[in-house]
Amino acid sequence: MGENPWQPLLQTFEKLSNCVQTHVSNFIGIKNIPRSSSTIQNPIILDPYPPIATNSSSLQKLPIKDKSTGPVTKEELGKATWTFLHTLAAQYPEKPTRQQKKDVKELMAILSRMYPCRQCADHFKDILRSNPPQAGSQEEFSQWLCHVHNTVNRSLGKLVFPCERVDARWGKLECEQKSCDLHGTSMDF
Ligand SMILES: Cc1cc2nc3c(=O)[nH]c(=O)nc-3n(C[C@H](O)[C@H](O)[C@H](O)COP(=O)(O)OP(=O)(O)OC[C@H]3O[C@@H](n4cnc5c(N)ncnc54)[C@H](O)[C@@H]3O)c2cc1C
Repeated sequence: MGENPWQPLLQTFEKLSNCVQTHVSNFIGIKNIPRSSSTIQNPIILDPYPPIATNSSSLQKLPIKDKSTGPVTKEELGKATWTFLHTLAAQYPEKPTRQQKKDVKELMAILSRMYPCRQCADHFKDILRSNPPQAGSQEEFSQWLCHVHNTVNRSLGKLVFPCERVDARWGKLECEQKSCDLHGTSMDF
């Protein structure tokens, strides 16, 4: 019988897959992955999760939890939320629509009810009562936000931020061709 016409193609494919395996195993630090001469064995399964412990002794052997995963602290949550809010304010339109102004007020009201730190949410509700959201323009909203953030800062004994520097601190997102900008309108509908 003649030679299998697919043989050269299969050999090329095997060489290619061996090459990929070598590079991947070097990359993730696994050495000497066994290979077969004719078939691919031991496919690499990347499992980022450690096995679940089934008894107390194996629990003790679990690696120390990576701080970048798992529940966040009140401070981390606060920082992330302020980052979101100040970035939103920096991108807020110069001439927001009526809907956008309404959305800002609703967002703040929802934060004061649903912010996942009860004490902070209640505190923020009090702050909003004496400082209703001002969102008639980009500058008005970012200055108002800076002011309420400073109110929280003061109550926590933190330094007050100079609000004339809020644009320099936060600014707009770096997106090509203004593709991240929120669009307002010159008409107030
Ligand atoms: C709505 C809300 C209510 C909160 N209430 C409470 C509370 O009652 N009790 C509590 O313990 N924590 C509260 N927090 C969390 C708290 O405000 C801080 O986020 C947290 O303590 C971490 O502080 P930080 O020093 O890392 O900086 P953050 O206050 O988180 O600020 C982050 C960064 O923003 C910049 N910044 C600071 N002030 C201003 C400002 N006025 N304007 C613009 N930029 C500024 C600074 O560069 C700073 O590094 C609240 C957070 C939010 C979002």
